[in-house]
Amino acid sequence: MRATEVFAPAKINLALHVIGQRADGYHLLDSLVVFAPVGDRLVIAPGRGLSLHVHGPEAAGVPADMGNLALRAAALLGGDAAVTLDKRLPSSSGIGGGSADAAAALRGMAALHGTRINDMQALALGADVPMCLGSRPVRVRGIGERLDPVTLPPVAAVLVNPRRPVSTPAVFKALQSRDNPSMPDRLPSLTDAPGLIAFLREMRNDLEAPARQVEPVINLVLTALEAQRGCTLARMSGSGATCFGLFAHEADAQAAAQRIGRAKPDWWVAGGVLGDQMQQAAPRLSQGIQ
Ligand SMILES: C[C@@](CO)(OP(=O)(O)O)[C@H](O)COP(=O)(O)OP(=O)(O)OC[C@H]1O[C@@H](n2ccc(N)nc2=O)[C@H](O)[C@@H]1O
Ligand SMILES: Nc1ncnc2c1ncn2[C@@H]1O[C@H](COP(=O)(O)OP(=O)(O)O)[C@@H](O)[C@H]1O
Repeated sequence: MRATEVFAPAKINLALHVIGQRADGYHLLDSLVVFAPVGDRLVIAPGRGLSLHVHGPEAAGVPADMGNLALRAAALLGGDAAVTLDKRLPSSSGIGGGSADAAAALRGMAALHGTRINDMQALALGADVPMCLGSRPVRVRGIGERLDPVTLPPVAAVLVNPRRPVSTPAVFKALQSRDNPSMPDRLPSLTDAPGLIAFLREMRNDLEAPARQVEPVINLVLTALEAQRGCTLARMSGSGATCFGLFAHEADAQAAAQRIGRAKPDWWVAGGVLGDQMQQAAPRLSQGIQ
């Protein structure tokens, strides 16, 4: 058996409407989700027992024990494996790094041992894990279990995180209203980036206001993105603090990422085209390495 490398792309909530709350406290969501070309990388190799090694630029503070979602995911599918996680996404940042790692570990373990992934197993690891399993544009409802694939045009973006972790439960707790309007039942046909951006302008992230209260530096991040030439929409992803700016032209997005990176060397900044990351991830799944 050979090792498998799996890409764990960042999840971006282009819109995130909180439309209700279940009796167990979990919130009902209506969210439009895409994936970014930046992410963590896992190598799943045959091994004795189950082990995890975490390294990379964002590894500090990330648990390397059963607190790590990648290891929990691998354990859930059973079988031995040596998992190596190259951590590139900042933690607790609203782009689902831990969930993406869990989904990637499930895919890698399935490839290594020929096991099948069960959707309920994915959901048990976290509300974001089922959507990360596909890593394709999707409308997400329920608490994260109802997934409807959508066709969206690729759109250039800059992602900015101020390197302040934000607690998802703290942001949900600070939410003022839990019964906000959903997105339209039928999404319009969105065929180009300007059309997608115009539609998103009418949508919301209902967690943005409470997150700005919990972590006011998010205001600075949004202001920095809005000031960039060609940025037509700036919004927060998930429960924050990562925000994204959308651009009609990729060159403007690249220039903006460089400018913000120079002005704020302590912030995490990434640029790229949002959309379907499975096309890039799929070849890696079948590509055995050393
Ligand atoms: C808000 C979102 C939007 O995509 O993203 P992130 O900010 O985490 O990236 C997700 O719903 C987060 O999913 P995930 O981070 O997997 O959440 P979980 O581990 O299942 O739950 C963490 C905590 O968030 C709250 N929670 C989460 C999901 C949900 N639909 N309702 C909630 O109230 C609960 O307090 C829960 O205890
Ligand atoms: N593989 C992982 N990468 C990052 N954080 C992880 C991982 N596994 C578990 N965690 C824990 O999960 C929590 C949320 O992290 P993360 O998934 O990055 O948040 P978010 O979904 O807001 O981006 C953190 O407290 C972190 O310690």
